[in-house]
Amino acid sequence: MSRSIEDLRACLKLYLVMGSTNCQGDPLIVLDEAIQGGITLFQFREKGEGALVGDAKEQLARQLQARCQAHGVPFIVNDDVELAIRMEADGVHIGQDDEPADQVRQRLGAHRIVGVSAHSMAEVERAISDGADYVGIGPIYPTATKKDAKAVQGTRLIQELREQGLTIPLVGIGGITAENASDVILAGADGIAVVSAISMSTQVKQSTERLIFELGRYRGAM
Ligand SMILES: Cc1ncsc1CCOP(=O)(O)O
Ligand SMILES: C=C1C=NC(C)=NC1=N
Repeated sequence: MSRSIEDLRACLKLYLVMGSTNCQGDPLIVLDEAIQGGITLFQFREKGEGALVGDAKEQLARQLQARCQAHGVPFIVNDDVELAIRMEADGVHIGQDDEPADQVRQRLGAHRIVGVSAHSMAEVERAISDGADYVGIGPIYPTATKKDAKAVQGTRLIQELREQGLTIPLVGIGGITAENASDVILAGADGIAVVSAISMSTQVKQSTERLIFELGRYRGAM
């Protein structure tokens, strides 16, 4: 089904990005608890040292997708467009060195979600002109999760693009926790994307609920 822009904006509120290497325990249990805690969108991001590949990767993806489908949480695949097509995922998230969003959308289908990583105004504008549904901007704060993350940029770019009147749905990502989540929203993000604040928590449901609480504090303020 095709989503309105406002539906998509609501989906971006608390975006869990995770793979097997980001979890202390069983990724399926982490996802179950995060869904109970109120995540609004999930991205399967199986990358980095020790990441699963091939059938094992697809097996885990399908198990995670089943849990998302059981609770009405859209399921996004990071980078692997072929896998997203095979699984009929709700969308993909691609980086700057992947194919442009418009080409990916042609392969995936018009009504799927195509998200793009952006680190500069130029990359945001390119994503908009390529028809991306949302952009992921970061790293906002220092992060140990992505080894090759670009320079930490704070909320400057988010503020800048909103001041320029760009309304594309967007999430901040990188080092986001309950302590700084509201700053990202106040800067103009529609939501936050997190890995370790949820995936590495010893109390996944409670950590997720706390993030939802922090996100709710200022949303009406704008
Ligand atoms: C995938 C990605 N892209 C920019 S930072 C990052 C990792 C964010 O992980 P965490 O939320 O644990 O800082
Ligand atoms: C790098 C990324 C940036 N943003 C999002 C939402 N996901 C990613 N994997």
